[in-house]
Amino acid sequence: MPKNIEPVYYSDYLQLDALLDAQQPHSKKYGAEAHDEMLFIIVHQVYELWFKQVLHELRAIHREFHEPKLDDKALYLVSHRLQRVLKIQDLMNDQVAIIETMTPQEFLEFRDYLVPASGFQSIQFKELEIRLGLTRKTRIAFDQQSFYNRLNETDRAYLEHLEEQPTLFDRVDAWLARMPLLEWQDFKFWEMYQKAVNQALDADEKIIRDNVQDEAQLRQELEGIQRNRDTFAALFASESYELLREEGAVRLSQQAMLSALFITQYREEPAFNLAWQVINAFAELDEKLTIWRYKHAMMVQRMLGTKIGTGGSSGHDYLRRTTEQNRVFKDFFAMSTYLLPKSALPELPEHVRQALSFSLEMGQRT
Ligand code: HEM
Ligand SMILES: N[C@@H](CC(=O)c1ccccc1NC=O)C(=O)O
Repeated sequence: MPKNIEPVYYSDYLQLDALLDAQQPHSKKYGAEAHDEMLFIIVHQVYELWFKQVLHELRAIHREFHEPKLDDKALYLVSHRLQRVLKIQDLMNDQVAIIETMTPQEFLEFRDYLVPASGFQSIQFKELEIRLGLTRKTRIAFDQQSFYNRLNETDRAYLEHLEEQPTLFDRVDAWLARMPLLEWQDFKFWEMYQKAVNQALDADEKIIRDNVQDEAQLRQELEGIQRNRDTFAALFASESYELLREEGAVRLSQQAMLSALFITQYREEPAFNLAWQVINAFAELDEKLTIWRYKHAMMVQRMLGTKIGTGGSSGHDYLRRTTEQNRVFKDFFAMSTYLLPKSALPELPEHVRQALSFSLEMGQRT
């Protein structure tokens, strides 16, 4: 790193003149300044700064996933950066409580001056959604067009261009799908797993048959087992899996789902540790974003009741629905459907176990 030759002054370095001159309450232009508008502006600005940092991390992660191969060093960096994003999300979620110190009545003192602006026009938030993998198809109906109609030309063009690029979801799917150890010499993970699933379900069925006396209850419980068998069967049969995908029940490709499952079931194998952490971090990211949506929606209900939003949506009702629909990594949650307890899992064949293990102390594969 070259040495700096000029002395640096705190406020110049941080450009505080620009930053601290950027809070201009609109209520002041129309008469008496509404006291709480300052808080409203600052809270939004802080969010936008954190969005900027999160995007900075996600763009870097995106670039790593773009590489044809992701080695352990790159995977470590991805995991490390995702951990930072998760911490920022915690802060963003806690910060909702600060805007909630403003009462609905205090908000109404300046709300009319905001029309027709709204969070729909937060380009950074929309970039975050799009970059992660929210598509027009997966958004809730109102949002497919709506927020685009409220943007200026430049912003709309920017987001539309972004929508055409591969998303983080696409890249994660491709990374998982190309996982080499899913099939290793004569070993095929899905054959082994399918056998274990059938054994587990047979054992469940036996317990039911041996213990349930009542005819109606027996029939009901056996139907439950059959439903589980069907769910699992879809995982192993390409055609049924594709049907699930078309219905929108799953989004990950079959190969990616199987890899994610393999990694999750055997995450203590050294070669899988980092990959599992990355999968888990994406699930957490999705969960924390959903929590933010929910907290924001609750706060909006408190502020507005059933009033429509300045951006033209139904307000609270629209925002509540985004918590269910606008999810990106939901498959990592749905994957739990297919999990078996450790005790029901077979030992991996020796040559596969060896391929997955390495020892720091020995400096070589064990
Ligand atoms: C008094 C406080 C707030 C109220 C009453 C409020 C209300 C709303 C409403 C009603 C919408 C739906 C769009 C519309 O029809 O207007 C919305 C969207 C949004 N708001 Fe807020 N909001 C508040 C604070 C915040 C804060 C502090 C942020 C932080 C950046 C934020 C970010 C967003 C975003 C990103 C959206 C778009 C969400 C999506 O499309 O899924 N809002 N807000
Ligand atoms: N949509 C809100 C207004 C609002 O919250 C807002 C207005 C301008 C800039 C940012 C906003 N914050 C988030 O939606 C409302 O309907 O009251």
